[in-house]
Amino acid sequence: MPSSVMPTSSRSGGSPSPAAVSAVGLRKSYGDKTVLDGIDLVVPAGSVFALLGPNGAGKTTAVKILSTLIAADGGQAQVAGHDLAAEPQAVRAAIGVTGQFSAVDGLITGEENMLLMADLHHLSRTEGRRTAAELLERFDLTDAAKKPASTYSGGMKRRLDIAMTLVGDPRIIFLDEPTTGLDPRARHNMWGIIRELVSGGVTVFLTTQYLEEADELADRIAVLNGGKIVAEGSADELKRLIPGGHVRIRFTDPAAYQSAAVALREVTRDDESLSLQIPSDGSQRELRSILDWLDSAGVEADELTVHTPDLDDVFFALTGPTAGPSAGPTTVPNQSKETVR
Ligand SMILES: Nc1ncnc2c1ncn2[C@@H]1O[C@H](COP(=O)(O)OP(=O)(O)OP(=O)(O)O)[C@@H](O)[C@H]1O
Repeated sequence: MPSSVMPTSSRSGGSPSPAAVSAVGLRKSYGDKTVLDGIDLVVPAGSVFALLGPNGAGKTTAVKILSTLIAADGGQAQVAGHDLAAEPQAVRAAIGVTGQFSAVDGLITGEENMLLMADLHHLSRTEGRRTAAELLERFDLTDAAKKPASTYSGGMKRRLDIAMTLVGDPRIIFLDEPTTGLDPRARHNMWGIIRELVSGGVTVFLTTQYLEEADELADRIAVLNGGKIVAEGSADELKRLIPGGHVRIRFTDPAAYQSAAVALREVTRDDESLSLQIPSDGSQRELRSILDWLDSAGVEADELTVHTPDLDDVFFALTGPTAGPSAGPTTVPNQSKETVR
């Protein structure tokens, strides 16, 4: 069984939003190679959904199916309330897709690329010029607008690509690996752009190999491996699926350390650093009970550190060579982040 966590409401809060994308049992094979082996997805409107997986996991295939570029062999999906198979035109009208391979034509200028898109969307000449100018401004490309796109940096090309996708004012955007190949600054810029899109009400379905990116942006993350969704949830929920979380309590007073070591159960002692380690999922309930124990023993700690596995741990555990739905998280590397509270 895949590890899964029940959906919670999207970042915008409030009651659960209607699904922008929902899929049940999507299947796709190339020859005898099964790429998608029956995947289910639900993406609430106005949220960011990340499909995370190693190279060749089938992320692009899923995006291509959901954006009507290729047909699934089986299963059903609805995008923007329209059935993928029955109303592909209506789906296309509601979505924008920025693929791994840029739609930007390097031989013409950024502005000409935008105007070409406006033509494709049948905007009038005036409307096309207005939209192009607005989007070029929004994506910080006004100064470069009259230069051939081949002279743009990777980050500028990617911004132009997304600006072109927005010409049709899509409510749902598919971004296939939006920051692959970008330097850290351009990547952070792109994250800012994605957040802005979402705050404007757009639903973002992105694929990524970067755990940090999924952690930064996504309300919900699905991990794709071996043709199946092997885990799904928020970044925090996924991290809790992996064992290894603990709370570390450090003391400077040896007497307080001794009292706490006696008062608390299941502790691992480190006499040298005067710290105690207690297995914990880092939840508020567990932290409170640890603090209550310390209080009732009348000892005060100097530092409390919550150690939760990071998404790297989740990724390795779920997508490693020995991983899989049945392998369980036994191969978790011990390289997690710590949060001092
Ligand atoms: N048209 C095709 N014909 C045959 N095999 C294909 C075709 N398209 C994709 N595949 C195979 O399907 C598998 C999944 O490919 P896909 O591009 O969806 O993966 P991905 O998760 O997006 O990978 P990456 O992160 O490398 O882009 C790969 O093994 C790929 O070789």
